[in-house]
Amino acid sequence: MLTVRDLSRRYGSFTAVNNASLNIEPGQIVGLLGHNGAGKTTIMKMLSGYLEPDAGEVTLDGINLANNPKAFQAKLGYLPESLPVYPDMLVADYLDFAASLKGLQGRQKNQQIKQAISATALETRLLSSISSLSRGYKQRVGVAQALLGEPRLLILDEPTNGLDPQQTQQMRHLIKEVAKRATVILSTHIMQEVEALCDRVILLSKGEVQLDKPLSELKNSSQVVVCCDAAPAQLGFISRLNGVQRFNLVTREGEHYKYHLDLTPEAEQSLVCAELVQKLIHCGIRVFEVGQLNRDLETLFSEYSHKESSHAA
Ligand SMILES: Nc1ncnc2c1ncn2[C@@H]1O[C@H](COP(=O)(O)OP(=O)(O)OP(=O)(O)O)[C@@H](O)[C@H]1O
Repeated sequence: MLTVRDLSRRYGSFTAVNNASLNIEPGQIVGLLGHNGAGKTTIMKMLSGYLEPDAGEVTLDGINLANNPKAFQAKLGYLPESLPVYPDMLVADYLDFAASLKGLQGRQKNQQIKQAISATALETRLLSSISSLSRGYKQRVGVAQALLGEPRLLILDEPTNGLDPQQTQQMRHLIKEVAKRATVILSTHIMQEVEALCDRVILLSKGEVQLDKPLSELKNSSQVVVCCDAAPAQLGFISRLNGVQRFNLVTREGEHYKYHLDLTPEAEQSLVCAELVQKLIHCGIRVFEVGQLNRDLETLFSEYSHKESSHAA
């Protein structure tokens, strides 16, 4: 279990992360999302002990990062945003070095290195220097070193960055495997990645946690779409229906008026739809479509971003 309490970090007078708190259970894959500069990398660096917070506390399975960094980092795998920095080293030597840094020795060390090589399919590049590798292979080396020591917490800063579609699939499969025994936090800008991998989504904005929800809940829209042949002036009764917060006309094509209804959090969507249809028909209005509004993640995030900028204005 990872517990983060009131984590903050400033660069000079600029606050990059402000009072971030979260609890993450083992086995969860958590997507850390946000615009460029939202604070994702800063948070990940603090969670991995590479950057000291100005305030706040991080514990993993009860081990406090500030009080016991060695024990904490022994349980951690971290793929930083920038890739391994030892360009002249051979891949095999680099992994051996990284395993020693994690305190692995003897047979256990060899076994861990073998497992990491096999998980990231690096067998054919072991005797290549890191500088000669393609971006995708460098990324695999970064992931391989993160896997050493069977981490309880794996932090991956944009793990599929630079990978081709096949490697991306392999990486996603690998992350799911690791999550069977560890907590995984990954940052990404790719919404398909979130859909394919994450159980939970944390959206950062200007260094603050803006949203923290299970993906299923996030996608479970509390909006209804209705298309009928009535203009807004005829539909005043909709906003008085139980469970409806507001409704907006979104498009009109001829006699097809399309509306979105925002429901209250406790509203039962099917009951609202049933009452709505009954009322519309009772008023002699023709109904072309009624149902849940399905939005993809891209749309959801642009909506949240829009909310952010309208709050800021
Ligand atoms: N070393 C630093 N000195 C000063 N400002 C910094 C430093 N590192 C990051 N920042 C600033 O802190 C903010 C958060 O940066 P961070 O790299 O954490 O964002 P991010 O969400 O990871 O962005 P991206 O998606 O572009 O990688 C940005 O405004 C950035 O310019």
